[in-house]
Amino acid sequence: MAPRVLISDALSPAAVQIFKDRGIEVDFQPALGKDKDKLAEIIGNYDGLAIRSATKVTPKILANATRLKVVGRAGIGVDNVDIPAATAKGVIVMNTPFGNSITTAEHAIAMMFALAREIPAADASTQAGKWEKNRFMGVELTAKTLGIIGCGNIGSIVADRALGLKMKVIAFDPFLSPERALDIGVEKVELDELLARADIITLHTPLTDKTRNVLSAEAIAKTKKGVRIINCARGGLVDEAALAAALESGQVAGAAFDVFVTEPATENPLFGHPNVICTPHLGASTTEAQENVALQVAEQMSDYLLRGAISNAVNFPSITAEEAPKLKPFIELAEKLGSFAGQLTDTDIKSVRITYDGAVAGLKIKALTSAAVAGLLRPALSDINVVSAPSIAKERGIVVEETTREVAGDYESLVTLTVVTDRIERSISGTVFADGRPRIVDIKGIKVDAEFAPSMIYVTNEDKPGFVGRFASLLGDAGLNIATFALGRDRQGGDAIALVEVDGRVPAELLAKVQGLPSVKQAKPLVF
Ligand SMILES: NC(=O)C1=CN([C@@H]2O[C@H](COP(=O)(O)OP(=O)(O)OC[C@H]3O[C@@H](n4cnc5c(N)ncnc54)[C@H](O)[C@@H]3O)[C@@H](O)[C@H]2O)C=CC1
Ligand SMILES: O=C(O)C(=O)COP(=O)(O)O
Repeated sequence: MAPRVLISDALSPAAVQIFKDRGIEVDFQPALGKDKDKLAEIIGNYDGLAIRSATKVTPKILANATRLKVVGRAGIGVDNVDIPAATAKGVIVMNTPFGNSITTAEHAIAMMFALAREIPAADASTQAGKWEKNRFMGVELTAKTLGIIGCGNIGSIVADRALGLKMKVIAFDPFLSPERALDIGVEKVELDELLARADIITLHTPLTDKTRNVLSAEAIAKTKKGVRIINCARGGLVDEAALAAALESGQVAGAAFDVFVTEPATENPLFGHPNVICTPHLGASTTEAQENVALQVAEQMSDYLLRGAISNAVNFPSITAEEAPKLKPFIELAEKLGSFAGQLTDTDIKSVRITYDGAVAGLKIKALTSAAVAGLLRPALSDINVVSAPSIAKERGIVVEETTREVAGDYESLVTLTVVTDRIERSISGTVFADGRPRIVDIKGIKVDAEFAPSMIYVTNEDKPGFVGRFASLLGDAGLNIATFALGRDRQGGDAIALVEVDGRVPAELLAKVQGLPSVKQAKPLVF
């Protein structure tokens, strides 16, 4: 069945065409994002959801999203998506981190000119027939200091344009390296210094707990008198009420805002102040940017839904379309090795170590590790999946370690999973043969060769004559057919294991009888 995608925001129709061309069914409902009840009602019918900023992907929406595999944000900010809730549900969240950055930087520069020359007010006055030539006295931007808070993709494009305008550019960004600052021609400063020196401040950070109200009343009080403030990033970075008061007092000479604490902003503390310029979240709204982000998000979502390729996901490592088919059998192997270990482990897991030997070490092992952890924890937490596994393991204090060794041993690729609890340390290894099927090749240091089957019995016993015959008779008496039988031992008369595929569920009474056989130490049913 073709995957189905819902577009619930005003994306460029270019996205619709891409989905159709790729064979994906698409519903284009550009106003739906504003109707959360309707969205909650129908989201269960879709594998993918493509959005901009109007759609809020809340836990309630996700709870109804029974088929959803991916949310694609045609744009940058994903603060309208509850990422932990999506991750817990195994929903990949991807954005288009560059498609609208030039356009948004240009909007910030446009806002800067508009503020410096009061263009909107001058326009309104002139068109009202007033010709107030003496009312509007602007400021020149050349040689002024622009303070950029958040110098990432957009911030550095703004810096580049401002340097072209012969401005001095200073930036506050804890993650901006001195080398990068030098490279883009900005002076890296601390926030207080930026506040004290900047003639114009422009914000370009995401909205996080750290950046919320980065321009608080206290910060605004530290600015140069007559500063102008531009926010084309996110509402909430500036304390709107404090800014309104500072505009009133003259501490701030003007403000240009594209984004607001509450959107759509139909009322706001900034509205109505002289030299306040507002646009309705238009930063990304150019034909070019909208085309870019729509095409990109549709391609990314299609690649994921059709080929398992992941790019620009904020909650999962990237996997290219070329890597996806190579990874697939190893994801299955890792998940099944994890599941094997998880079904044998009754006590709290302290840590899990996964070693990748040979060719597999060159693949995206992060994805494999997530799959192994998902398999391992699934017997205890049925809802866990490859996307949510790392964060769930972390929450539970399980240490996950990965080791890679590119040199191949007996197998071209070998994955070994070791689980450590208070009582035991248990390792199991597997590989993928040329037929693409995962195999178990080693359990606790004992060599075996078995495939994973829907229903299996795992037995550990002392290597003594008679076990196989007695075991087979018990199963025969119970009417349970043996499909395959794999045996292994560490040495003659030592520890032995049997991994047996059976045609049907293993009844508890039968298991108890197997457990009661002489020389049997442990018998466990396994399902894959
Ligand atoms: N108005 C609009 O329509 C648009 C708004 N945006 C918004 O612009 C913002 C920036 O986007 P990009 O430049 O692409 O993101 P980015 O991730 O490339 O850059 C963000 C920068 O902020 C810095 N940062 C993080 N925490 C900080 C802190 N506590 N203090 C100072 N700096 C901090 C990061 O180190 C990074 O360099 C985002 O919030 C995005 O949602 C993006 C596109 C359109
Ligand atoms: O890309 C972003 O972060 C934006 O804020 C753009 O928002 P929009 O897609 O125009 O609703």
